[in-house]
Amino acid sequence: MRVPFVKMHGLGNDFVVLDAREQALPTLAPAIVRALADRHEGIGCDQLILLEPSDTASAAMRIFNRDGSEVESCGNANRAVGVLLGQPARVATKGGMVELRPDADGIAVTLDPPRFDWDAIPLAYAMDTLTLPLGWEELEQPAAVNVGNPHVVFFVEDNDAVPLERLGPIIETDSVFPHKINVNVATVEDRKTIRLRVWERGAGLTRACGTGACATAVAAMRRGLADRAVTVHLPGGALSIAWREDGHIVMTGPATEAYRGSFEWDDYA
Ligand SMILES: N[C@@H](CCC[C@H](N)C(=O)O)C(=O)O
Repeated sequence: MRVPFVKMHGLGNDFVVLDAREQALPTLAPAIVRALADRHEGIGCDQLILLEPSDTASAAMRIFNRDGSEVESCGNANRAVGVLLGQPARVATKGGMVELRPDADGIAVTLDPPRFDWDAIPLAYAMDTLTLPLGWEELEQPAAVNVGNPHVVFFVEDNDAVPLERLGPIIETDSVFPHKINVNVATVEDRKTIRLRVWERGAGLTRACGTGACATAVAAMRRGLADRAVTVHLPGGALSIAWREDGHIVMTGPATEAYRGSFEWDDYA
């Protein structure tokens, strides 16, 4: 069976998007996801995105990290799907319902309110999620936020100086995070500007992480370090993040279709 795909980017965080809204696909086993995510011959990605029909939304969106794990949420892929759908839409994810709206700066994505209870992150045992009493070498006392998926956010003097490729996987897989964790290191430049690098659970260092930007902005606001609307600068570009008074987060930024292709399912099954 020949399967078409669309290659998309959200600030350099890249996706292979499969569309099963009209025609179902066989099960995406972890080994197939890993093979499709492996970068070779015009295919490969940080996350594989599967669109399916939904009774309650324009589409259901399933998200698979490049290691094969299925996860709840992906901010940059939300915007990529917004570009593909091309009109205001509601998309159902395992992390909640997201609203997508094209606007002058790309796609505006409205996410459900973030969660801060320790068992909603989830953490292995009760602690204050605004300041976890934990540390890994120079990275200490992160905030924890669930924005559909789980994040810790470390605020540091200079996030470029943090050896994230070494500490990221150690923190991601620490047993205090029973579902593993996305690891954000952020530097607050001023009340409206944050610099961010992210070690993504199941994907490693990426050029940008939309949910990481949302989690970081909300953590900075909760700590009184930032206003309710900020620009988050990632290696791949900038996102605008607003935390509305009604609790919803709005992330706005670009996404791009790179190219379309197809692959033979049996070559990966
Ligand atoms: N790149 C994403 C996040 C993808 C999922 C994440 N790695 C997880 O495991 O939760 C984004 O833009 O938010």
